[in-house]
Amino acid sequence: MGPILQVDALYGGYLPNKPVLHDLTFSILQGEMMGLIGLNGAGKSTTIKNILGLLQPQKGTIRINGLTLAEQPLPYRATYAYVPESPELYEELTIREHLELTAMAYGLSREDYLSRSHALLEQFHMQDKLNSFASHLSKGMKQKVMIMNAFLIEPSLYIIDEPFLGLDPLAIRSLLELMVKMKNKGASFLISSHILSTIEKYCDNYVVLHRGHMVAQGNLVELRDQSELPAASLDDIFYKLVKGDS
Ligand SMILES: Nc1ncnc2c1ncn2[C@@H]1O[C@H](COP(=O)(O)OP(=O)(O)OP(=O)(O)O)[C@@H](O)[C@H]1O
Repeated sequence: MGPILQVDALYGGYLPNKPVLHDLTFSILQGEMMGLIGLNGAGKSTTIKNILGLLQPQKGTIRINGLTLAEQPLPYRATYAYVPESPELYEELTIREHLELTAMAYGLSREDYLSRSHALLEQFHMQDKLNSFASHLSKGMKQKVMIMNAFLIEPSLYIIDEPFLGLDPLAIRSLLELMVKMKNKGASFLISSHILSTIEKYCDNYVVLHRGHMVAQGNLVELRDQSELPAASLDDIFYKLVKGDS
């Protein structure tokens, strides 16, 4: 089986002839969790926008299950769920309506919808908010709704931008447990995060971006080799890779 996500020689950005991303190449296999790390402005969100199809690659290709967005827009988009850094909800819809809308859009059976949404609401301690409007929720609760919507459809690929931001410690734990559960069932993850001590415990591989360039990639052992820091933590490796040049 080929990679679920393949990024090849990607150049991308916001202005023609002024790429923010320079020659990114990496792939994510089935059941793999990839950490995308870099300083503010390194290009993590721009990479994600290219993968989602919100930005067009200026050069290079992005394939999900071997297909580009232009070749097969529907299967391409149906493969992933995306959780943005800041929650984006319909203010005038309730949590229940958000979940039902997602279930309908992705063709979930009523049975799957009911059992999965019940489990998710319990996991994130949101049962008593089911009929609350999004506009009446706290920021962390809104983030939980985004997360529940993503996990409801059980996609093959989860793309999560700063997953831990704004969540309370219980919710962070629930999210991590859920990620591990889905990974064990074969799902893949692309996680962009600054919380290196947490992602070090969960990710299999990393892409380190610096000023739009990939300065290292691989698992922790390979990153230790590449940075010549045997036994170092991800935090120490990262610091060495980007220090003095930020
Ligand atoms: N909408 C935009 N228009 C023009 N330039 C942008 C836009 N968004 C981001 N950039 C630029 O692209 C570069 C990469 O930004 P990006 O948002 O991808 O960084 P990031 O790694 O996600 O950072 P952070 O950790 O702060 O979220 C930065 O130089 C930024 O100024």
